[in-house]
Amino acid sequence: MKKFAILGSTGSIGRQALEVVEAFPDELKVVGMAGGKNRELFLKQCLSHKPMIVSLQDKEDASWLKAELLKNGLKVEVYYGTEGLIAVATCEEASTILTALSGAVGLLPTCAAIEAGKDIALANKETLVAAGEYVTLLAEKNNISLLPVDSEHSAIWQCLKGENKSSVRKLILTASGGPFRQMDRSNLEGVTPQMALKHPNWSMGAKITIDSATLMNKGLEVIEAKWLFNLDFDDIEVVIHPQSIIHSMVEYGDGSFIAHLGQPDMRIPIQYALSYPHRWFNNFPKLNLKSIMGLTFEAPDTTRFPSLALAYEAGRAGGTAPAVLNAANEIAVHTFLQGSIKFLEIPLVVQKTLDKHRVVKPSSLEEVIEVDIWARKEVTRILSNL
Ligand SMILES: NC(=O)C1=CN([C@@H]2O[C@H](COP(=O)(O)OP(=O)(O)OC[C@H]3O[C@@H](n4cnc5c(N)ncnc54)[C@H](OP(=O)(O)O)[C@@H]3O)[C@@H](O)[C@H]2O)C=CC1
Ligand SMILES: CC(=O)[C@@H](O)[C@H](O)COP(=O)(O)O
Ligand SMILES: [Mn+2]
Repeated sequence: MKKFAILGSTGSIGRQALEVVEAFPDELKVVGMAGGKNRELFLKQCLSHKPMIVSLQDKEDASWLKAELLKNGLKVEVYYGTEGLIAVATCEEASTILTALSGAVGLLPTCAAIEAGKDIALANKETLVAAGEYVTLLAEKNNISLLPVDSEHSAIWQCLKGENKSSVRKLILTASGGPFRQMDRSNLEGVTPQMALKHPNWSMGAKITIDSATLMNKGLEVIEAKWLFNLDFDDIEVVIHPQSIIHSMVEYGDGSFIAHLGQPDMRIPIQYALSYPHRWFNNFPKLNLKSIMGLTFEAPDTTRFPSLALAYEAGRAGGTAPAVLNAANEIAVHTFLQGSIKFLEIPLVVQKTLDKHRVVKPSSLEEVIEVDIWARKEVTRILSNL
């Protein structure tokens, strides 16, 4: 039985991971769980999965949770805040940590988990964007595996299986194109958070859904792929595939393309990361090939969606640039969701923040965190002057 912990159990990935556990009660056991502010759902999850160690974001919620768990006869170690995330990420009983927090808040607990020798089932792409070089070196040093959960990276991981890296010509990440794929620039001016939250194929948390609409999600995924598969940016391409049936592809030097197909259902890559190297039969809805009307592809338009180009630029600049890109984007997306800026202002303020930054090669994790804090302050200043 695999014993693992989830950081972000109340989110979209976290909830789907618990469904996978419920489908495989003899193979999987959640021993640790961390949630944010949704304490009611977190309590329900604790009562049904009975983890040994848990954490919530705030102290008051943690005290409430402890009392509720005791009322229900459960003795659980309860923590809160960053220390709580780290306590869950390093808990002795877990061999693997599923990182399903949204944003760079995942960086410290992920590094702590790696240092504690845990394998990482990685959904939290922002961690690799902000500190890809540091995290991959740390993983190598501690001899742990980074198991991709993001659907494109899980697909590529599977398409690379048994192949020689020297045979690879290119990784091809597919992107749905988001809800505004066919909208012209003048109409993009007026799109609302409500419109941007309607992803055509996936039901996900708010932040990643907005990133899909701007194509920043694909940009973050290009950087994530660079670190997971150790390839140059020139060898990582993005193609728009509106059906989200092909989750990504690998192009080999001999002209063969190996693609991964499946229903757009995150339980599949979550399960694979947890079952690897095995494949378990499940009863999740399967792809019905006969119902697919067609698989189409087009080039991304970086004039209407400049975030993708910004991410390539920051990735190629290297050093602290991707951490700045990510932090500025997190704040910009949050501000857009509050209704305080326009959709097209998201890439604009990210660009302005990057322009203000002098890229350095970070020598420590602390330096990456300092840059992340700087970028959040800088983009907030830029936003207040819009
Ligand atoms: N959703 C998807 O289908 C996919 C997601 N991903 C990636 O997976 C990650 C998670 O995405 P998703 O599940 O959609 O995000 P959600 O917003 O749905 O969930 C985020 C989770 O993190 C918790 N959280 C947020 N901030 C904190 C904090 N400061 N302290 C403790 N907990 C916190 C939230 O808690 P609470 O809700 O209780 O406040 C919630 O459990 C992201 O990096 C995303 O890019 C990748 C591929 C697909
Ligand atoms: C499910 C998943 O992995 C998401 O990252 C998804 O790919 C988002 O869709 P886009 O292709 O629209 O960014
Ligand atoms: Mn993805």
